[in-house]
Amino acid sequence: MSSLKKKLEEKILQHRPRTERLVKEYGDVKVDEVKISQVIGGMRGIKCLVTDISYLDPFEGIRFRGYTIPEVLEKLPKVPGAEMPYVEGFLYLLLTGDIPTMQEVEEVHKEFNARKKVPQYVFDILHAMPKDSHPMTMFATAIMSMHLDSVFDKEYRKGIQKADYWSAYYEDAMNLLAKIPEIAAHIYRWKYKDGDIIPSDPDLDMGGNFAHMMGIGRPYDDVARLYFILHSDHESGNVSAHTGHLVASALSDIYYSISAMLNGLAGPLHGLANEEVLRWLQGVMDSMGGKIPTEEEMKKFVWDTLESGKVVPGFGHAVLRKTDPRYMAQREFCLKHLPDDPIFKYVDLLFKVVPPILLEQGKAKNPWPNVDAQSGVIQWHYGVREYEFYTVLFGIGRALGVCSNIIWARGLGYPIERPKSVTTDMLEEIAFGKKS
Ligand SMILES: CC(=O)SCCNC(=O)CCNC(=O)[C@H](O)C(C)(C)COP(=O)(O)OP(=O)(O)OC[C@H]1O[C@@H](n2cnc3c(N)ncnc32)[C@H](O)[C@@H]1OP(=O)(O)O
Ligand SMILES: O=C([O-])CC(=O)C(=O)O
Repeated sequence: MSSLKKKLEEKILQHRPRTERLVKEYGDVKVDEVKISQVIGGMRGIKCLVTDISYLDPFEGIRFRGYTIPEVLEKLPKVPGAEMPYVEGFLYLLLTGDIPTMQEVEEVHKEFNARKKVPQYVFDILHAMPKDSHPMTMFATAIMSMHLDSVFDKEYRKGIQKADYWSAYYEDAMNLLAKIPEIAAHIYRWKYKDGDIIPSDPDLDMGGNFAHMMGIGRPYDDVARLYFILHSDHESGNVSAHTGHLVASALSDIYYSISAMLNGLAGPLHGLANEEVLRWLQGVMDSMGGKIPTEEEMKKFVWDTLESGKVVPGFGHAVLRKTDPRYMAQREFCLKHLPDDPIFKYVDLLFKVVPPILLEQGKAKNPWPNVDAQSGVIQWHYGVREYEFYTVLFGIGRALGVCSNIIWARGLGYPIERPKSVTTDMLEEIAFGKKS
């Protein structure tokens, strides 16, 4: 057993009595009340999920295992010669709650190397798809196809005990995470670079190897590390994390679950917003003939978008009530590495112009930018201008968090998810006693 898996087993066994005690001794204690507006309104704010991997405070933003983004970037072992930490070390933190030593990071790297060969059938499936398929369709399809090799599926058929499910999910998750950077880079080079595929380099870390397979030089390796870490997890209620959790709760294996979560991430109100931001900016730039608009001109574009019934992509949030710290982390990167990039200037202008307009319009509960407003500009700067691809990058990161959550959910024996629905008649009766 790898040292990561051993540590995880210890942590899961230590944690189980806490969960069991809460259910057995305190199962009837109320956590929340549910209002009609929440039943109809996307369950917003209802506390009905549990995870220890990350927590989202509306005003502070995300903490991973209790650490803020600056703390994570500072405390995790760094790749020699780079600014950013190892993604492998970050996964160790998500899974165990502990900051790994350099040796523990190297062991995760070795574990990934041993698992990273992508089966040929995955590439065959990708090559058989229409080349103009959206990269998210390709990515989700490639991942789902690997159900064929699921360890959990085989163990389940053999009659594995419930207490050991997590171990088979761990095997599948590590097999998947080791492969997805190559699958994603393959989709990129196949679709957009005439199929000129760059083979993986086993000496490089996950972020470095991804940059290498994308064919982009430094500091794109650090961009990849930062990007995967920032996008990994956002507590459990967001569409992708919740979908992954829900699907896995039926004991669908990691391949089905991650493919499903990617399908949720591919929606324009969720992960696809990063693609939408660049598409929208492109429209603004085209109509300005490439020149940076004045503040007044930008305001007009924003109002035109709102008046045409569309949302301003990259702004607003279901939980956050201030600027997303993931936005700020990427903004700092931009200020350091690409302060003069014309698209960064556009994004910066939007930061100034959009929140007061959304406040004036008075609909959005949060007028501030989210992670998606700032991520595309960095990709664009380093040459990844095919903005359809951006959500795939988000998906690699999100897979780290969702896999970690699913392994823990099986470790703690969470049951199949099945909330209750009611009819409109029933709600009316609860509200004002009307009988149909
Ligand atoms: C990684 C991520 O998923 S981060 C989010 C990425 N998505 C985007 O950036 C898309 C733009 N933003 C939005 O559509 C929303 O803010 C969401 C989907 C993120 C959150 O949705 P909600 O929790 O329902 O937001 P909220 O309660 O503030 O919505 C109230 C109203 O404001 C509108 N609103 C919210 N944000 C925006 C926005 N950026 N532009 C215009 N209108 C907005 C909503 O559409 C809604 O309008 P309606 O009453 O006519 O339906
Ligand atoms: O938390 C949310 O609802 C959306 C989001 O920012 C994410 O999933 O990263």
